Amino acid sequence: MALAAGRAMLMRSGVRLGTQAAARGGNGARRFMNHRVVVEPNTVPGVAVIKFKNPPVNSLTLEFLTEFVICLEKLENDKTFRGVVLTSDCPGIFSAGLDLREMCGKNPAHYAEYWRAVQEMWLKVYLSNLVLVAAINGTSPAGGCLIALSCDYRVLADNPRYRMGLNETLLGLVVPFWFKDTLVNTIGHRASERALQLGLLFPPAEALQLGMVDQVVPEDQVQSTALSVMTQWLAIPDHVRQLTKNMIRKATADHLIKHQEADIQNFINFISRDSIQKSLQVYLENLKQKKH
Ligand SMILES: CC/C=C\C/C=C\CCC/C=C/CC(=O)SCCNC(=O)CCNC(=O)[C@H](O)C(C)(C)COP(=O)(O)OP(=O)(O)OC[C@H]1O[C@@H](n2cnc3c(N)ncnc32)[C@H](O)[C@@H]1OP(=O)(O)O
Repeated sequence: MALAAGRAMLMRSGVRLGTQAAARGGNGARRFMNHRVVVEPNTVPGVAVIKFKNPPVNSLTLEFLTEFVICLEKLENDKTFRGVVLTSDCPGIFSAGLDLREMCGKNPAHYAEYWRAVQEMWLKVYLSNLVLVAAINGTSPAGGCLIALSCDYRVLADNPRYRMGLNETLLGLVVPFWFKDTLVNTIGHRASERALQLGLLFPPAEALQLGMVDQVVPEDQVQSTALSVMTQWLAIPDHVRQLTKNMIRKATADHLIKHQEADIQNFINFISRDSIQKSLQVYLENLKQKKH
């Protein structure tokens, strides 16, 4: 169902599924390539590595979200895969979060389509039957952080330039309740109150101390650590682990599922306000200015 919706979304946004290519890597492994998401089976049996490849900053465009959901769905349906490592192909950036241009200067129909895609991506990641380990090899604000928080385990590169957190208030935005729930479930209520209101972005040592990530390791060991953690998780039989995960996460996901249409309407109303549009434009302009 989500796959069909995703395909329709891709068609609407002009992305041709026929451009997906399959090739053999050096180790003979099959390697699926989309435009923006690369899926590589790994040396660890049953484990794939998804690399975000939406340069320059892996922002979560509609096309990216659609490809990502389709990739995860394919892996879930392929019984040879039990676990996935999520990482980035863009140096120094895991994901810059939601694509600000998708939320700026567009019409309500576009905002509705975009927000549904963000919701569907989160539900797919948060409730995945697969073991998901985030190998966070770069900065990951807002929506990028949400993806990592929705995985089962997080390994972050020990680079003081990398920051992680939900910084929505710094953009003049209110964090959606399900982003907030995901953070609260990870770092607790009090730490979330402070982090969310101040829009804090944490360097690795602080992210580890807060429990926002599970491990901080040297940058060149992020993926190998994620793969060895995966081995530990895969030692548990899938059905008991999946039932346990579902038991823990279901209430949080159901909260959004129950209010999905209202959440879309709230998003449209909020993002369409002149004041919010101005804030986003100023924020984008500031990103440009900092280069000069
Ligand atoms: C009542 C309320 C009800 C409902 C609430 C509803 C909705 C509100 C909530 C919406 C939720 C939003 C969550 C989000 O994810 S918002 C996005 C947050 N992301 C950020 O703040 C990151 C911004 N980017 C950066 O800080 C830096 O770019 C970064 C550190 C990632 C990388 O820095 P670097 O110096 O390497 O690159 P830049 O030169 O800055 O960027 C390169 C180009 O990429 C563009 N860019 C960057 N980030 C984004 C983005 N998120 N979306 C789109 N484009 C982005 C940047 O402008 C540069 O473009 P050019 O100048 O080259 O054209």
